[in-house]
Formats: sequence, structure tokens, C-alpha cells
Amino acid sequence: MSVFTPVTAADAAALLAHYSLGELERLEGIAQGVENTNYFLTTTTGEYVLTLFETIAHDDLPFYMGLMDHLAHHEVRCPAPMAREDGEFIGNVNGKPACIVSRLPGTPEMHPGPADCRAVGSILAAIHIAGVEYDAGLTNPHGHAWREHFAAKVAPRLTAAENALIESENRYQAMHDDTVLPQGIIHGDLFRDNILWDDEHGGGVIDFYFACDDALAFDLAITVNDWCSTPEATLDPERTRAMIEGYDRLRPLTEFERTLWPAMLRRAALRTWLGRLGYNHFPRDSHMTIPKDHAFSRRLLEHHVAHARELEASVA
Ligand SMILES: Nc1ncnc2c1ncn2[C@@H]1O[C@H](COP(=O)(O)OP(=O)(O)OP(=O)(O)O)[C@@H](O)[C@H]1O
Ligand SMILES: N[C@@H](CCO)C(=O)O
Repeated sequence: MSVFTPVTAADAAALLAHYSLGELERLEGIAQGVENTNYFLTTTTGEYVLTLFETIAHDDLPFYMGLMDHLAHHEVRCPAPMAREDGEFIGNVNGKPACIVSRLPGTPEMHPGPADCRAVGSILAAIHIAGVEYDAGLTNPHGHAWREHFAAKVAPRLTAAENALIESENRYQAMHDDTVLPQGIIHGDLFRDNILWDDEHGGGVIDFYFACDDALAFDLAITVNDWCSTPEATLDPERTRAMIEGYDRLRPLTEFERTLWPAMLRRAALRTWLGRLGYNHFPRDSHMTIPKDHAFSRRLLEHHVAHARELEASVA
């Protein structure tokens, strides 16, 4: 996250008056991330994260809060949303909807090996399995219609070659019907920076604000594209195999998922590329932001388009 909306100690203290979380001791803005405003919040009772939602529709917030609450009670290590004294998870800070969640210990692993990837595959499968019993849903706001719409919006800012790649990939995706694949709750953004590792507990998952209903294999593809990619924008075979094994041992992939795996990897690379083009070409006014490498995502998509056979083999 970044800081789009500054929060003062007085703002935080006023918010805390609605909770039973003790008195404010410390408030610190977080530079990482690009979607929401985030602060570490320390009180006399513990350590928390304060999030101000900058773009998410207010009506969708109960889905995310309920999901984290559900997963935290179903053997997925993730932040638990704190309830206010009126029982609500969502309050208001400086005109923005806001929540407080527990702060997980640990740090991200930005240079993962095969063992890390295997563990991440199992964490993702556990989320998918626990999600089956979650009784709310949310259509993916970044699905096919969004990809088409965003492609038209960003087109004037891109080269002819980039526009041609996006257009042909959108066409390819439209021809590959993923409704035959198992659907469910996906995390949608399980990148390296969204798992915090500590020696005592293992991996804890954060940032559920891209979660929605979609093909489960698409979520695995998003995760593989980040954790198993090399600096040269290819996939490392050993890490890829390890992640798929870690996933498959808890939730075995179906034949259809194996057949459509290359399409899912391409769709995931396209989704990330378009998202990053958005952050780059339509930036919001932030006080702290770390930029994302959109050229890398384009190269990964180009790699996937050129190496369909290899991708098929990675899941065979
Ligand atoms: N519950 C939590 N416990 C510990 N740290 C957290 C927690 N939530 C967020 N953070 C910290 O804040 C940073 C930004 O959070 P997050 O990834 O949710 O932001 P974001 O704006 O949604 O980012 P992006 O979507 O770009 O990944 C994380 O990288 C992590 O350092
Ligand atoms: N994880 C996304 C950012 C949105 O959270 C990316 O790296 O492009």
C-alpha cells in the first residue's frame, strides 16, 4: 500500500475510540503497495494495520472483511479484522472507509527457492479449500469485460506492437472458455510481497483486496507467474514444478485445468501487465509509492505466447 490519505495521530485516536483495542502508542505510514492507504498502528493491546480504502466500492467491503474473518477461523494464517464496539468491521477516517486488522509478524521472501514455492502452493490450495464454505461471493471486477475496456482506455499511450499484443491476447482469451474449470474464491494477488514468513508460524497471507470468484487455476497461474519467474521473464522449471506439486497434493488439478494451464498463465500475465500499465499511466496522487515493473509483465506474456509447449509440459 501507499499513503494516499494522510492520517494523523488524532485521527487514529478518534477511530480507536470505537474499538476496545486500547490507547494509541504509534502510527507509521507504509510505503509498499499501490492500492490502499496503510499504516502500522500500535496500541496498548497490540500491533495492528489500519487500512483506508481508496478505490474499492463500499458495498464490496463486507465481502473482504468476511473472507478474512472466515479464513482466519479455517486454518489459513491471515489478518483477522477487528470488530468495532457496534459490531461493524468498517469505520470511517477522513471520509474514507477504514478497517483495522491484526498485524502479522514476519517478512516477505523475495528470492524464493523450490521449497518456498512448494509451501506457497499448499497455502494457496488451503485458501481455495477453505473458501468453499465461505457463503459470500464477488464477480471478478478485472475479468474479460475489464480487460477489453482497459485495453481501449490505455491504447493511446502504448506502441502499436503493445496494442497488437493486447488485442490478440484478449482475442485468444475470449476463445478459451474457463467456465469448465473449478471456480471458487481466489486470492487474486498472491505475489511474493503478500506472504509474510516467520520461523514460528510459517507463511501468513495478507492483502485480500483482489479476492473474488474466479477459476481456481487462474489463481495458481497468478501465483506461479510471480513466485516462479526469473529476472529474464521466463518460468523456472524447478520452482514451477514444486509449486504445482505443493498445490496438487492438497487440491488435485483436474484434466481441464491441466489442458487450459497455458491459457491461464497467459491470462494471469496479461492481467498483471494491464494492472501495472494502469498504475504507470493513470497514477493516483500518493505520498509514498513504490512503482511496479510493467515491462517485465509484458515480457512474461510474450514468453508465454512463444512457449506454449513448455507451459503444457510444466503441468503434465
Ligand atoms: N496484516 C498485516 N500484517 C503485517 N503487515 C501488513 C499487513 N497488511 C499490510 N501489511 C504491510 O503493508 C504492506 C502493504 O500492504 P498490501 O500489500 O495489503 O497493500 P496494497 O496497497 O493492497 O498493495 P498491493 O496490492 O500493491 O500488493 C505490505 O507489504 C506489508 O508490509
Ligand atoms: N501485485 C500486483 C499489484 C497489485 O497488488 C503487481 O505486482 O502488479
